[in-house]
Amino acid sequence: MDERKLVIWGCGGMGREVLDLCEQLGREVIGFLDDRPDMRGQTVDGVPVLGGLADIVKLRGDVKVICAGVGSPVLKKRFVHQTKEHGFTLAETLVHPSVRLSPKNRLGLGSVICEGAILTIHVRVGDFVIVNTRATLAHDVTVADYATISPGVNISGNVSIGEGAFIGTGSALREKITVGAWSVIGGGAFVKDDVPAGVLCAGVPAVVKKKLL
Ligand SMILES: CC(=O)SCCNC(=O)CCNC(=O)[C@H](O)C(C)(C)COP(=O)(O)OP(=O)(O)OC[C@H]1O[C@@H](n2cnc3c(N)ncnc32)[C@H](O)[C@@H]1OP(=O)(O)O
Repeated sequence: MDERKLVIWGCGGMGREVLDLCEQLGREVIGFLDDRPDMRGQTVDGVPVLGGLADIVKLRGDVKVICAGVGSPVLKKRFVHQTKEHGFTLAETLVHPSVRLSPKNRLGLGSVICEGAILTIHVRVGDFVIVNTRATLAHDVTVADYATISPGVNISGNVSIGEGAFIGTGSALREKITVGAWSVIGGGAFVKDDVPAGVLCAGVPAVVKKKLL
């Protein structure tokens, strides 16, 4: 296995949790990436903020880049684009040791599966997805690229989550529904019907609150 050192895009709460995950996996993280000039040179949880990719071009062959260090699907996509543009290597998917992975499941590239997540069978997770702590993905769930599944979300069987969708903390999704691309599900929602692309949907039962795109 390629055990190259890692850098993490984003040094906020999610980035720091991903750092902790890397440490639990025995992987060395040599820095955070953050474009904000005021962050460069700071230390976060004992790890330096290196600046943007342009500041670490000398390390291009030596490190792999984690783009799922932020919860925002839009930011994740931007970081992936920048990482490829600068010729850096993307990190593989990181799975917390507590997570049992059935060989019947498929995981893409560059995703993060956090502590206590449950993925049952025939679950397909795309690239640069976050499955946060204690989220449950039941049989035949599909999660497309860049989606973020927040802590404690329960996704029932045969649900399809579109690209870049953000599923808010503690929400529950009924079986066989589809959440459209780049939609947001508010925290605590119960989603019983299909959600179109590019909307905010919230409440119990969840209803469309506004268009986002
Ligand atoms: C480890 C970690 O910390 S991971 C972080 C996980 N974080 C989350 O899951 C955050 C979830 N966030 C939310 O639920 C937020 O409320 C958001 C993102 C949906 C708010 O989005 P915004 O675009 O700011 O929505 P806004 O505040 O304009 O609300 C629009 C409408 O939706 C309603 N609404 C917003 N969120 C919710 C919600 N969770 N439940 C019910 N209604 C909601 C508002 O009351 C408002 O209703 P109205 O038009 O009838 O007055």
